[in-house]
Amino acid sequence: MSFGPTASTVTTPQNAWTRILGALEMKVNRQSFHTWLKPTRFSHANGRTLYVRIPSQQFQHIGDRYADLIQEAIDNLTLEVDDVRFVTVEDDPTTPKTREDGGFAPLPSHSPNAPQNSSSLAPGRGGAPQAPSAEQARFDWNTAAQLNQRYLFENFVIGSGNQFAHAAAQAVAERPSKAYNPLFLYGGVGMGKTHLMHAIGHEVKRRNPHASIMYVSGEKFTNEMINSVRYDKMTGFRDRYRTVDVLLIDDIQFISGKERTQEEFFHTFNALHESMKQIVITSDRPPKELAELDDRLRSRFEWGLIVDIQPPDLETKVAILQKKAESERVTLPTDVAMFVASNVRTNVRELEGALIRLIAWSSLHGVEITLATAQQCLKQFIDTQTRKITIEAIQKATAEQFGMKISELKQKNNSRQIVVPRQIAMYLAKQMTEASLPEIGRQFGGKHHTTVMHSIAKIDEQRRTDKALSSTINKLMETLA
Ligand SMILES: Nc1ncnc2c1ncn2[C@@H]1O[C@H](COP(=O)(O)OP(=O)(O)OP(=O)(O)O)[C@@H](O)[C@H]1O
Repeated sequence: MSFGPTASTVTTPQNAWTRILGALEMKVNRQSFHTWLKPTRFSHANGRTLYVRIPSQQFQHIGDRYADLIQEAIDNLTLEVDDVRFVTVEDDPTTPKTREDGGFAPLPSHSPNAPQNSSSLAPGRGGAPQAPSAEQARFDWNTAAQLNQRYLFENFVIGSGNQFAHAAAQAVAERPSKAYNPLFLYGGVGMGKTHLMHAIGHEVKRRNPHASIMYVSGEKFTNEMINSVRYDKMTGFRDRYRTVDVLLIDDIQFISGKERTQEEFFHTFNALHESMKQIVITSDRPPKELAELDDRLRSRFEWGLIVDIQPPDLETKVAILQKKAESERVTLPTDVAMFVASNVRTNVRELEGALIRLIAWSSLHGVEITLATAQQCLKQFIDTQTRKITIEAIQKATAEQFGMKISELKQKNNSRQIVVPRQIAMYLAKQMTEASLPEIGRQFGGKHHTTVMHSIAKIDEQRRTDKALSSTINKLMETLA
């Protein structure tokens, strides 16, 4: 089908998107283009609707954000395109999803459990989403290994809370079914369980390209089983699950309380274990706390190794942010990373959310990522989830750290033992509270705002080169966060 007006400018759907991207590149600032638009790929066309693959749900907003520019490009290039829709790898019917189809999804996806939807340049014009075709239904039916390309061991930051889980995952990936079988990873929301699980799949595949890996959530396993029972397809279901080399089953807690699913999983587990195939399981709780789990399954989960993942400490959070920023090809200054890490205290997914927001914000406004932009952009985000850090709390923590009285921080004493802690406390007050410079000055015994500014600049400069100072500041931030 031609997407262009005349034979001399025949445009295939694929190069229609390439041409639109080319036009956008001229209009959008470089960082935004590289962050948001370049990673997109043409997927398929349906009539005059282009479907464009995006790496993750976080890219959905580009449909809105660049709607006018995309429309302008379509008009200028006189393309016969009515609508552009953005789909993630999970929603894209062209994604190879079965082992037979080639296994892995070609583009990264943020969350394998992300809600399924697509965003459209012209939501009204494209019509309601179409019912899945027989072909698509077949794909859904055959869902097998779908590994997020970003969830690799090398992208996983090791910290005290996850190092054991990481080591166990690596051992399993290096010696499937010989190290720990099953490997049972558990921990809170967004702690990296799925990431480690996918990393095992990638690593096994890297070492043995013929290995068949299947990743499935407890929910999907349940749904597939229900459908198999309903349509009398249990033989196919069993064949599919019992012939893999590595079964990665995420969020197993979903099957607790579901008798028939547990029964089926019990037999799947036995069949795989007996044939020396590796099973990796994740859960939000350890087996003994899965109240409605069949005892037979619980005891099998305990055959191998059960490891928990604890929330990351401040340093790990900073390292995660820097790694994520690096993969987005964005420079994240250390003070900004510290600010985000010490203020976003929930889970790593939230941390990533804050970073993506920051990157989007800076590219949208065409400004650099600095502490000031981070404070402005993440204000609402942070306010809703953190308790307020006060200057008094900062003074108390700093005084304790340096073994001095709080009142000394406010005195007119310019000895080095007092000046340095005071400057650090002022610096923290600027970073961790919303107090203005005059307000900070007032709370430190009536210092002029230019003195405060000078102190902050000095610490900011020194902590880049002085490791001991930097570690003291990190420690204080951690105490306060
Ligand atoms: N140590 C880490 N290093 C790098 N990225 C991490 C780390 N821990 C978590 N993440 C990232 O945080 C996000 C959430 O992680 P993941 O989906 O693996 O969490 P989860 O424990 O499976 O959560 P849930 O129980 O909600 O499914 C992912 O993007 C993952 O890459």
